[in-house]
Amino acid sequence: MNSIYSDIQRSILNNEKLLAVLIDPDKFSVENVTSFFKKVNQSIATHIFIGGSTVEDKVTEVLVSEIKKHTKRPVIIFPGDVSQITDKADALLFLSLISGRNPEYLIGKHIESIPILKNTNLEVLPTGYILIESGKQTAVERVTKTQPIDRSNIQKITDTAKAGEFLGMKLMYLEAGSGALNPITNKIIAKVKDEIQIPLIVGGGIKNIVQLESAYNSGADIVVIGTAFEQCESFFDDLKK
Ligand SMILES: CC(C)=CCC/C(C)=C/CC/C(C)=C/CC/C(C)=C/COP(=O)(O)OP(=O)(O)O
Ligand SMILES: O=P(O)(O)OC[C@@H](O)CO
Ligand SMILES: [Mg+2]
Repeated sequence: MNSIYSDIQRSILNNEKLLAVLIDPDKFSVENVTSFFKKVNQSIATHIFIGGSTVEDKVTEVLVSEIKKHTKRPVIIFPGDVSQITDKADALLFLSLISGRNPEYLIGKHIESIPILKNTNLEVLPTGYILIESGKQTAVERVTKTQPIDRSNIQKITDTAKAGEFLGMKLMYLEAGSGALNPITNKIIAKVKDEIQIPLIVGGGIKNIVQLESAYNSGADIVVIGTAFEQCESFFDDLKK
């Protein structure tokens, strides 16, 4: 069953925009789950993403188990590494970092993950992951030892997204980096949206409703927000259902 992916497709057909709350296990403690998810459940958030560039073993599994007790939103692993895979979640973004040229993050981690994945029921979501330069070096750049694509090189960004779609990827993620100074521009979102048919995820540096709406209006189907909720949970008050 591919229920999470088909739900995403259905939402897009119905013109419904999706919002993923990113939980970074590095920065989120299990004790905080109850109160945080009370706010999530009252908000327009539709999905939970969980992951980080540098997460210790087992931390993700413990946190996902606790989160599953407190929300019906699908929990999707957004892995920086194979060690973050846990079958306590519902799905896995099977990311390939197609803006970079590090074979480990293009195909290596994927092969390494197969013995684990074969023993889970996770819905696997093949996702092109495109890092775009946004004002400062990101954790993803540091960990993967790759360069992001220059934000002014829109042709290269759109060609990269299209190549990912032709390779069969089912989702495309434009990433400015967690805590980015500048979110992905409207122009980049609109051009990529124009080029591809698969659902478009946009994240990094989105901190308020104006930026959220503007990403949606430019063509983002799923927006990911992490840092803004970590820094100020009252942001959920602006996003009540
Ligand atoms: C397919 C499998 C098993 C693994 C994929 C491995 C790949 C290609 C990962 C892409 C590169 C990567 C390191 C992604 C991590 C993305 C992520 C969850 C970022 C969240 O933010 P952080 O980078 O932790 O930001 P902070 O510095 O703010 O903590
Ligand atoms: O933490 P923020 O800046 O919201 O970024 C979300 C996500 O796109 C990072 O991988
Ligand atoms: Mg992190």
